[in-house]
Amino acid sequence: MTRALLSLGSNLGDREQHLRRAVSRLGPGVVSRSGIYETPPWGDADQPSYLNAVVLVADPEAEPRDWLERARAAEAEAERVRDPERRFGPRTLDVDVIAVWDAGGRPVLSDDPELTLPHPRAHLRAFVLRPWLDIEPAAELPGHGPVAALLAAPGPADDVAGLTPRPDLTLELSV
Ligand SMILES: Nc1ncnc2c1ncn2[C@@H]1O[C@H](COP(=O)(O)OP(=O)(O)OP(=O)(O)O)[C@@H](O)[C@H]1O
Ligand SMILES: Nc1nc2c(c(=O)[nH]1)N=C(CO)CN2
Repeated sequence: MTRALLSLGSNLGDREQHLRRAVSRLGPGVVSRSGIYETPPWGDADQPSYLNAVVLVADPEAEPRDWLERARAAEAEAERVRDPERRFGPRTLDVDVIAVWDAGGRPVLSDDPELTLPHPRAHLRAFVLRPWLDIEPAAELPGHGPVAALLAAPGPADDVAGLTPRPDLTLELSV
């Protein structure tokens, strides 16, 4: 049994549809979904703005590695193309595993480059932390403390004002 927080991002094609299809693909394991935000590109400014959201997922059968495989499968379905020249470049769909907890609610920690937990850049990204706070106001990012405090600290705090809620969009309906 594991629970995980996954972040979803898209800045190419029908962005809302990419996010919704990813949620649909994750299926009944999705226990909670955030609202959708329009967010300025992070890490590589020369690209369109993103839609971002997060989902909490749980599965009695899933090992931590299964969440990475499910994330990759969703990206493949969106025909994501990797550009080795642009580490943080544009994409139809990005699904990152932000954190995983075991059956006892303990965070899973990993320094494996294939699956680093928690995600090594999550604490710097308002586009992950802000939607997470929506669905879990008392959330803590393992090793970094309360998400609300992280959002108030320099780094994410510099970006959070650039996030625009998109209440006209939703992850709620599957396709
Ligand atoms: N927590 C994690 N979630 C997703 N991928 C991870 C994680 N930890 C390590 N990786 C590895 O990172 C590699 C690059 O992933 P990806 O191409 O999605 O990165 P990116 O989205 O461009 O950058 P970022 O990870 O900063 O969002 C993948 O091969 C994956 O195995
Ligand atoms: N706003 C925003 N910027 C990004 C995003 C993302 O999901 N949202 N994903 C990236 C991939 O590493 C790089 N930059």
